[in-house]
Amino acid sequence: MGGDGYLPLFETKTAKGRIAYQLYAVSVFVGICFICAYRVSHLPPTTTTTTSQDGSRWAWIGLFIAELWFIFYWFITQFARRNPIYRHTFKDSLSQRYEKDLPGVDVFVCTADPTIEPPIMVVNTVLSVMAYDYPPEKLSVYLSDDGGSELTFYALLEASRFAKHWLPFCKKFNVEPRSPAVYFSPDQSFVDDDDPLMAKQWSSIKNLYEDMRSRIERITKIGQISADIRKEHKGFCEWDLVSSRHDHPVILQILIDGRETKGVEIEGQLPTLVYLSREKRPQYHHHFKAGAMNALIRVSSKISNGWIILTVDCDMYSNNSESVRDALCFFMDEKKGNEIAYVQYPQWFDNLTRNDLYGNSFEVELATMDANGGPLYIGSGCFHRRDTLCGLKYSKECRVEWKKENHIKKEKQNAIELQDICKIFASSTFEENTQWGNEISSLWVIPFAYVISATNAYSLVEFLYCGGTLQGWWNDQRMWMFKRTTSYCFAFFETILRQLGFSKLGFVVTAKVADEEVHERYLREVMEFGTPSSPMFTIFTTLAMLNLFSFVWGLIRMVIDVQINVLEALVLQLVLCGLIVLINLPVYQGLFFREDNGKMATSVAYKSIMLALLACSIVLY
Ligand SMILES: O=c1ccn([C@@H]2O[C@H](COP(=O)(O)OP(=O)(O)O[C@H]3O[C@H](CO)[C@@H](O)[C@H](O)[C@H]3O)[C@@H](O)[C@H]2O)c(=O)[nH]1
Ligand SMILES: [Mn+2]
Repeated sequence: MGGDGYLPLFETKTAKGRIAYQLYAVSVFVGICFICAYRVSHLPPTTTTTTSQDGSRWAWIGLFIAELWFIFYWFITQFARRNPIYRHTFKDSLSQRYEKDLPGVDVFVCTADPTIEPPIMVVNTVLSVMAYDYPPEKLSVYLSDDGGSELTFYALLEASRFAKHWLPFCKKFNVEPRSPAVYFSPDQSFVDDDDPLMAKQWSSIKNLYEDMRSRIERITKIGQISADIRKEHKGFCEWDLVSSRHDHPVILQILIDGRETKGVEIEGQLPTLVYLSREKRPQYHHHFKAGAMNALIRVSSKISNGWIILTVDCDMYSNNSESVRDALCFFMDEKKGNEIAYVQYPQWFDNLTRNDLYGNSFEVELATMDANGGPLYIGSGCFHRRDTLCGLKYSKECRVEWKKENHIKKEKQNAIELQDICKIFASSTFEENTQWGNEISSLWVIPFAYVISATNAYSLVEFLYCGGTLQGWWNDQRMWMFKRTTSYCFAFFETILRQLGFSKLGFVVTAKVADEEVHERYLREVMEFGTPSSPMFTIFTTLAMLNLFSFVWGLIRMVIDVQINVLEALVLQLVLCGLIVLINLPVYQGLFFREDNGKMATSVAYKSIMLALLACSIVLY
């Protein structure tokens, strides 16, 4: 406690064992110094007599470079290891001081595709945040559906009904975690057998959940909503105007109006629950999750205008019903609150393998970044102050006046009127001529364009000046490309291997006799591929195929996804890719359109097509 009687809402503790870590770091540093001293003082001398000694000198330098790289990396990582800190909140103090004046909190859950993000998973996430230990009239949950799917809408409708049972159950028995799928999963048993009342309710709620789950899963599997179900909610009519997920008007449905549920049919109140699928039009770029967030910020500002915004990916349920209160301890701390724009929770993964195959844990890094100004914004599980998202600039004097700003929205309009009013905020044109548009993938394009055009123009002029033709220059470029990606590359490694003594110089004599046919093709300027004698053919053919696939894929995306801004972003890549395809025309001819003996061998054709397809599928999946 300070002299002014101020009791903080959170405290900061440095990690234990810091001295031990510092000692360890110093010892490694001393070791590094010795390594450097050894490498410099024992460098093998230059000599003109034997090549093998020269080789060892180069190997020595190579090793030293690798070690320097490690040292550099080690220094950098010290910033993410050296000084972790941990925060502890005082939720009781928060309650005592502010329970009646807690601010509004808006939760945004994002989903984008009912096939790869199953609606049952999405609604479990939604239910876990609806069930927060927080006054329901101050909590609003928004589901943004970029998939524009009525299957997801149907699942949310089911969840809104199930919430009437789930939320009171959670609160009455203080259950954790509040994602029903996890709570009822077979490998966890949360039921308290000593409490017969709970055991009874547990089974009845579990049955309700299982029923809901099987309905949602069945309908997701069928892939469409039957006429009977459509009659259950007028919201389904919105899909009459949907032509595809890339082309539809705003769909906005307030499924639960938190202002109205008081005392109706259930114990206690429910938070507001909103379904939003922002407008999508092929001509306008939607900016993926970021675009969805912007639409949500605007729409929610009219409906609930929560002072705090939590964003959650649809596959990340909340595993602690008190996280809102924890976050508020930071924002509402009277002294330090104004220094905090967002509170990022770490992400925990449920189904990690015993040895964490994919390295999903970054516990220490986040805590150290916190000590160095704050952790990165990871995306999911982050609480933001709305005003900082809307452009508020930090200043020391600027105290948090959340009480003043924290008027819980009491719009006069009813839910239906609000739905109509808010649609404009989720339209595809709302952000037109704003910074999104001006920023575009910028002036930095100039150096790239300059270097590409200047070097090519120079080589063309040089070529013509030496008596060449335009076509000759073009052919020359092709040969340069083949050489750079194959023979020069081989030569580079060959030289290194030879220096290290792993390879001996060889010489392949080129055939000097050419048959009539070959000669005739040569005169017609038709390239000779013939029998494959070197992996060189496979390499440049694979590259040619890879470019062809990418080019075709880019074109298809442009046609299907016709979005002017996407087009802008893709245009440069497409031009470059197209040029490479153009320069490779003789390769495609040799692969697919020639019958003579000089065409590309079938084995090379198969190999390179397979390799290119493999590369594409690795990138895509
Ligand atoms: O057009 C889109 C595309 C994606 N999403 C949603 O965005 C979220 C994140 O997408 P995902 O494909 O799951 O991204 P990941 O790479 O798995 O997630 C990382 O990147 C996300 C975006 O920055 C962060 O939110 C996460 O915390 C971080 O783990 C999901 O809920 C999607 O439904 C949309 O709403 N609209
Ligand atoms: Mn994800």
